Amino acid sequence: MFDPESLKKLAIEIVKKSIEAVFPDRAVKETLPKLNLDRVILVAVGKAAWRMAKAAYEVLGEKIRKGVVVTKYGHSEGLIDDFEIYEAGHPVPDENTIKATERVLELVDQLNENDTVLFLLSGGGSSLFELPAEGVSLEEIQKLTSALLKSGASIEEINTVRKHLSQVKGGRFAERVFPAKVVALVLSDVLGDRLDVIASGPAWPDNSTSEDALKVLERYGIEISESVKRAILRETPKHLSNVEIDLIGNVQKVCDEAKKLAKEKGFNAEIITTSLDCEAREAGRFIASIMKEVKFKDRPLKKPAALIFGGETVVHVKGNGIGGRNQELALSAAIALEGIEGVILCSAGTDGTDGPTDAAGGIVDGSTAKTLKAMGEDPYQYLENNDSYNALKKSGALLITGPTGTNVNDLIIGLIV
Ligand SMILES: Nc1ncnc2c1ncn2[C@@H]1O[C@H](COP(=O)(O)OP(=O)(O)O)[C@@H](O)[C@H]1O
Ligand SMILES: O=C(O)[C@@H](CO)OP(=O)(O)O
Ligand SMILES: [Mg+2]
Repeated sequence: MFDPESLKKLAIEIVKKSIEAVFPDRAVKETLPKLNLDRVILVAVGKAAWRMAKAAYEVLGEKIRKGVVVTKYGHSEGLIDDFEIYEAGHPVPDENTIKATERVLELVDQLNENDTVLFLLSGGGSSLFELPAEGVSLEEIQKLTSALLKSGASIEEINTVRKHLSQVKGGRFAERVFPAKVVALVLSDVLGDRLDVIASGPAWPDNSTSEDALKVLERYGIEISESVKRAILRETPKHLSNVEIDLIGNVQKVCDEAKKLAKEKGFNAEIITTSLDCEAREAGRFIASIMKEVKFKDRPLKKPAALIFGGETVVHVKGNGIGGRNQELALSAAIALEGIEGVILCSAGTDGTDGPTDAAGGIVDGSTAKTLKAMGEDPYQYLENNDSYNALKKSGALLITGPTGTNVNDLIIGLIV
């Protein structure tokens, strides 16, 4: 019923449509009218900031006194009224991060108890919204962030450190806004939707401590200077009285949509997990093993079947190749699925960019590893060198969408016919 090309097309269609279903526009437009807002200062931060701000403008119009948007390079789509729009570095902050954050702080410093900041927050915010703690330089933050990102530490662990080195993370932004109020809409790209972890929780009391942050650094063998240590020892706020938060989207929603779409196409579909969080290559191998069980034993689902996974894997980057966690997962699955017909696996970052590459992820089948081998290339070597981007590029298995304007973690779909 499905030739490899049409199966591939279908997988891509399900992934793209599921991502569209978690564009933040709809949720922002549904939620805002219930909040009775008047005369707000809008601050939008994160990879989905532009879309969230645009939707808020369409609902609130002149009720927004001033708007500032801070997003990743290439993630804004034009002017919104007279809003100030900044693009900055991600996943490592840069000078523009600081410039934009200083501008936001300058605005909120003028507010009083009658004012409200409408804070539209999405993942990516940790890198886009930052003013280093006293005694810490941007360079030190950059070095530490790069080391943590390659260490295999989880986002919770990484942000535990970031929160203790910042004037805006870990609830310190809300503290700075006080006595004005913060009304926040949050799009989650963190497993478990932890409000103190998403974008390092600028407007949520911090659940982590200075000691936790030091332990993370020790666990991953990352050395710090005396001034960084002094900053970490200054504790983040544990209580905030001026914040109201609504969660407007998460990985669960994108998985639900994928399941619905797969069922509509006649597949037996099941969400296996929405909290996949192990090493990417292990996840790829394990998912491939379940796909083989379906293929050859018709369990836990009968063919045609769609297995859906949501989450955020980690990568210990040891090689000097380029790639991302979705591409690495896909390459690892491709090796395990070699030669099998009627299977396809697509792994995608819902934000449209996976690691420091222009791909959203990978889409692989039984022919991917074979194609590489026929070219005289060894897929294992690419995996070993964390060079999934080049392996998938050579075998025509990259998924390219461009920035999507949303960000709810990673979606993985396996189709078996
Ligand atoms: N060569 C590589 N292969 C696989 N993963 C990589 C590579 N280089 C960086 N990464 C991973 O990419 C992550 C950042 O990817 P990104 O897609 O920007 O994350 P997020 O979508 O969560 O912001 C880093 O945490 C790092 O683990
Ligand atoms: O900003 C952050 O801290 C994380 C999690 O929210 O997002 P991203 O992984 O996209 O950088
Ligand atoms: Mg992330």
